[in-house]
Amino acid sequence: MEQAEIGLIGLGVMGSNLALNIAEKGNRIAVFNRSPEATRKFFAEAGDLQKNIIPCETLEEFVAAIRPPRPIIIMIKAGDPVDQQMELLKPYLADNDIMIDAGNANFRDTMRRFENLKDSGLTFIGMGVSGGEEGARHGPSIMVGGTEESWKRVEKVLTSISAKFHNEPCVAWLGENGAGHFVKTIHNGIEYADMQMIAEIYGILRDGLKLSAPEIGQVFGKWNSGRLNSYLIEISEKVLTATDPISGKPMVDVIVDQAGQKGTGKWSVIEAQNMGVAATAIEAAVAGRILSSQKAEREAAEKILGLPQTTAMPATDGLSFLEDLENALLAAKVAAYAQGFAVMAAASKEYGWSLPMPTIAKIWREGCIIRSQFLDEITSAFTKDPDVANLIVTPAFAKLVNDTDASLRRVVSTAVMSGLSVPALSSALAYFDAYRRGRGTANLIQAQRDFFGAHGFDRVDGVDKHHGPWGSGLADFA
Ligand SMILES: NC(=O)C1=CN([C@@H]2O[C@H](COP(=O)(O)OP(=O)(O)OC[C@H]3O[C@@H](n4cnc5c(N)ncnc54)[C@H](OP(=O)(O)O)[C@@H]3O)[C@@H](O)[C@H]2O)C=CC1
Ligand SMILES: O=C(CO)[C@H](O)[C@H](O)COP(=O)(O)O
Repeated sequence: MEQAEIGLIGLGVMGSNLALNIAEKGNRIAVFNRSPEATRKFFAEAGDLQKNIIPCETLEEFVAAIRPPRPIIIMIKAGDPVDQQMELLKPYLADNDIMIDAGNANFRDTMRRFENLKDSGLTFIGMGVSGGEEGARHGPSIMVGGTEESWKRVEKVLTSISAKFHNEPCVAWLGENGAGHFVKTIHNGIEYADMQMIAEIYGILRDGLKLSAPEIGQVFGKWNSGRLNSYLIEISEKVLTATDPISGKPMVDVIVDQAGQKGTGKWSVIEAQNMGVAATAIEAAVAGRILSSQKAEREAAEKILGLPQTTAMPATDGLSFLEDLENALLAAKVAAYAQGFAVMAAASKEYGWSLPMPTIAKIWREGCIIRSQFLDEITSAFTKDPDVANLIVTPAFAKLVNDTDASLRRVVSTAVMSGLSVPALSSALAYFDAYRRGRGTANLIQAQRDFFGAHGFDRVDGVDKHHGPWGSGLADFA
């Protein structure tokens, strides 16, 4: 039997769809899953694509079915399972075979796996894949990390299966070792912020303006034809206009308000903080999910404290307030993306990756969960100035911020006065307000630090005196 060009382990949601995508693009693929029933079911349902698929029930059979040097995609639960699977696979592999971890790995695990395989003769690629079930099946965005040589060996097949934006493939080699998984992690951090901001706007429409779910869906549907055009707004409309077949109510109204999370948002925040980058919108989104999960505590607190004592939602001309909400969401998105890209710029220096910002924006324009028209604008901004300190000071985004931040300010203050929690929107506003102010208030913090800990400070006039006259001789002003 003709050998496969590539193998894939893990026929769950992502792996099975990725395998069908690979087979559909004319690549012969061998597949394996820990539980063989999944392999049998997958093959039985593969239809015409069966001709390009070799289903295998043992690792030995699986490896033998692939033409060396073998590229093998591992698309399974992230974390320890990947280490276990790699250990089980290794004895069957030969020099130059490539193990490609395509799950949502923590880039630190990816770096460790690279280190462990160094000098083993085997090659490793850490690859972020975004697009969910549908993207995996018809074209995901793919973020590759590893040696350039190993990328060259998988470039053709990955290009064939990736999403295309105006014929440009949404796949790229982003740098050595953990680069691909780092970029995927930040993609997800931005995804968290985007989703939290949309949910906050939904909250204002639902609890402030008292619109029904289908009415809110229509608002999002309208916005999807404007500058907010994006996959997340598109699916929000679909979700909000769906009806629960059991109760006949809007589907979203019967879903418990507790959001899950698997780690990538948290890792984004941890890495941002480790490198001293303010990623406040992403932090707010992760904290928002944590608070959402504390449902029993929130319900108990509502009984004790009651809902906030507030002024009613200010009477606004409905149309202009809706325009404010649309602009506010756009403005807040700028902060989230600016922060995400700033984290990647810092990581690029820290880990010596030379992450290509215009390319990252480019490959996020199609296929991935945060795909949007907005990312095309970000691509243009970074193409003109790839080394800019912050997206928000590029001419296009400075204009966008100046055109929309008054709306964001009105929306945040209205929400605050109405007792509606908008942590991501308000953090975005606070970020702009802090970032654009040349003289802030940290002079007082420096004075306090010097007072209690003799930590010293710099003076605005450059005079070489680094302690204050705080008295008691604790800090030396001499
Ligand atoms: N779902 C999504 O939208 C996206 C998911 N990802 C990432 O892709 C990866 C796969 O996710 P997804 O397809 O959703 O997950 P699923 O839960 O659908 O599938 C999990 C797969 O992992 C396998 N698996 C679990 N534990 C082990 C183990 N110890 N050894 C070997 N195989 C194991 C399962 O095999 P078995 O059938 O035997 O249980 C199954 O094939 C994850 O890293 C996820 O974070 C990335 C992008 C999007
Ligand atoms: O990577 C993804 C999308 O890009 C996955 O769907 C991931 O599971 C999303 O993260 P979380 O489960 O933490 O919401």
